[in-house]
Amino acid sequence: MLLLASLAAVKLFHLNRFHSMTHIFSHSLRYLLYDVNPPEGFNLRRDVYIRIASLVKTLRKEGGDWVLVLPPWGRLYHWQSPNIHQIRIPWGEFFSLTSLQANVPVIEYEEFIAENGGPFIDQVLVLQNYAEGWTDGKWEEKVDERPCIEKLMYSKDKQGFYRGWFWGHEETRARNVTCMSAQGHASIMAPILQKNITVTSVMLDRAETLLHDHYAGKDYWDTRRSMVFAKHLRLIGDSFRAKYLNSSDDRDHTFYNEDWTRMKVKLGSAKGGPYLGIHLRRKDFIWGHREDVPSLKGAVKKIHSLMKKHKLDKVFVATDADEEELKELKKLLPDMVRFEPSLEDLELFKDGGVAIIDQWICAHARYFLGTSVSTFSFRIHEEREILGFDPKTTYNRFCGDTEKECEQPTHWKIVY
Ligand SMILES: C[C@@H]1O[C@H](OP(=O)(O)OP(=O)(O)OC[C@H]2O[C@@H](n3cnc4c(=O)[nH]c(N)nc43)[C@H](O)[C@@H]2O)[C@@H](O)[C@H](O)[C@@H]1O
Repeated sequence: MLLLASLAAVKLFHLNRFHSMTHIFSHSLRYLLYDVNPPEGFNLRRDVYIRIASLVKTLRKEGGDWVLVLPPWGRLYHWQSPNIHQIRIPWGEFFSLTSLQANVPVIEYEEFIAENGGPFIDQVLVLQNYAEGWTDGKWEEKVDERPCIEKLMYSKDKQGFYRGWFWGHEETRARNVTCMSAQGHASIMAPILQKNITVTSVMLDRAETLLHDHYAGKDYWDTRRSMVFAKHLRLIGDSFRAKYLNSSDDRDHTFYNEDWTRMKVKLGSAKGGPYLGIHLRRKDFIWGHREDVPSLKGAVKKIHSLMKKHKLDKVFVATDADEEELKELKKLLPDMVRFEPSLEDLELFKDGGVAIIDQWICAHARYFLGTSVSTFSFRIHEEREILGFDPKTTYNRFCGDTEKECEQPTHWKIVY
């Protein structure tokens, strides 16, 4: 396992170097960085990446030589495994950089520092809504420089530069920080970035404020398809499927091509492994006592009925349940299969990698059932759509025990 991970790291390093060399001589090169509201989780952040990649595409179409700097992963509220180092994680640990680069030019943050000649970001734009809300109740696209509404998460140092979180890179400083009220699609930022701002590196903070340019359109799917999981994580997931779930690509008709630009599978052609895939989101989803999330008993009842209906005798469960709930779940569902990383695995893959392995295994199940409005489940839907599953086997969710109208997730059909 270690060997695999280090091989991937070496490959990545070379790719990165090659990529930098192609840019080092370009004079007009500009860097777009971004960050997201701290409490947001991994899979919502993956969604924000799609919005920003779309903005970079727009900027490049208009002639700007922009590169997207990948915000290092870390300090996520949900990544609570103790005693492991979980900040400043490069994207290459979770995703295939070559795949991302086949969609839009991206570089890791460390590489930005090297190319940029130091850990300085010229301009941070903190995005916020409009203090006055929608004028006359009408929604219109707009963006303006405005006084900051919330207290700034940046403070000036003695030299007059701004300190901030900057993904745990303590040495990083911003030369300037201002707030902008923005309401609209990601590309509304394009004119500001091309015309109003002339500096080389710009960071959009609170980037989740921007909406998708075209949710679930071709561009969305291109970027989504380019977010190929890192190979070592896929391999771990595959060998787990083979060992515990009797599942292999050949038998399950789950064709996969490393090169996402060549991956086009007919919906309905994937059969999936002989198991039920479950994503059971707990923690903050139950603390709010939401009515669309089931009790453990309710969830297990549904699992049993689905196993019977689909004639499956194995169930794989991905969950963020805490110790106490896990104990109860194990009692109620003693035969469930879970990916339980050893301490060594956890150190290697981190909570983010384990989440990806869970998602990869769920994505290969004959039938999948997720949790209402969880972006973790949504990303599994998309993965299954890419793999070519019949939508009926994918867009399903648990209902709350007393939920009256249990609307099922929308099928966002893949566009090539
Ligand atoms: C209430 C909202 O919930 C949103 O969560 P939601 O969409 O489910 O999905 P995520 O944005 O991924 O956040 C949930 C995080 O919890 C962990 N997690 C949840 N389920 C599993 C699982 O089955 N296996 C593993 N290994 N890890 C899991 C994982 O770290 C994941 O990134 C957040 O993004 C928002 O910021 C906000 O907190």
